[in-house]
Amino acid sequence: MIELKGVSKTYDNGTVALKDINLTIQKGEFVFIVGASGAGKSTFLKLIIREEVPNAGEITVNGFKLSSMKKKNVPYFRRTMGIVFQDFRLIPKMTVFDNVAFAMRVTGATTRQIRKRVPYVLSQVGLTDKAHCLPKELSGGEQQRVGLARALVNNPDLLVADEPTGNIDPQLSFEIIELLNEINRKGTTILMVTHERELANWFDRRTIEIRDGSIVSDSGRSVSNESQ
Ligand SMILES: Nc1ncnc2c1ncn2[C@@H]1O[C@H](COP(=O)(O)OP(=O)(O)OP(=O)(O)O)[C@@H](O)[C@H]1O
Repeated sequence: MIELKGVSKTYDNGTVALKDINLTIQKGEFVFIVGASGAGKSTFLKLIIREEVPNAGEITVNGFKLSSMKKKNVPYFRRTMGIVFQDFRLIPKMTVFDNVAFAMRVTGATTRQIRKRVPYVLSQVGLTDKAHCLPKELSGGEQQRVGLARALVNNPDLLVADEPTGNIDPQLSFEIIELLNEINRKGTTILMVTHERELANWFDRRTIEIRDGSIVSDSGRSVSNESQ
């Protein structure tokens, strides 16, 4: 489902964010990406959703070869996945309900389908009471859960989440991961960045640690870059 071969990313200002990453993630896996601030975690996710392009190497996601993908095809590619952004990216003038409904509308869903599905997904993330609020009327954690609901509403094969528990208290973080676990059990592949290593340890899932732009361990096993 996701394959990276010899992937490196250096930003225009010369910052080396990722170095020679080699990795395969199979359909149905639940993978935590951990590492310190600035290690390269968000860059890794941005390459996978093709928000950034690598300077070297090849990335394949959901059967799409990203290096040869034309810009105009990027929105179609993105519809194969649900994305939770670190900075939420909600539409300020739309209510919670409409922010989530919008993600369904762009795929051609009918009003009837939207009226059925959106309340269900909002209840899954505990936001039933906030459906008619605007994003600015919500706390950071609530906005984050709207982002999660929007990412889940189309039942994606792959969910990519950058710190979906970053602004949420520990109890709710736990519940969010329980929810992701349930979604994963139904077959969705999940790739989640977190700086909370304890969460990853507690849920005992594949955990990839990035340090200074390199993968240093994969589920506790250290990875030597020379042997990759
Ligand atoms: N657009 C950019 N231009 C230049 N440098 C960048 C850009 N985005 C990130 N970087 C740099 O690349 C490195 C990796 O950043 P990245 O955001 O991937 O780290 P991270 O592990 O996600 O950190 P955090 O946990 O703080 O979000 C950092 O040194 C960062 O300053």
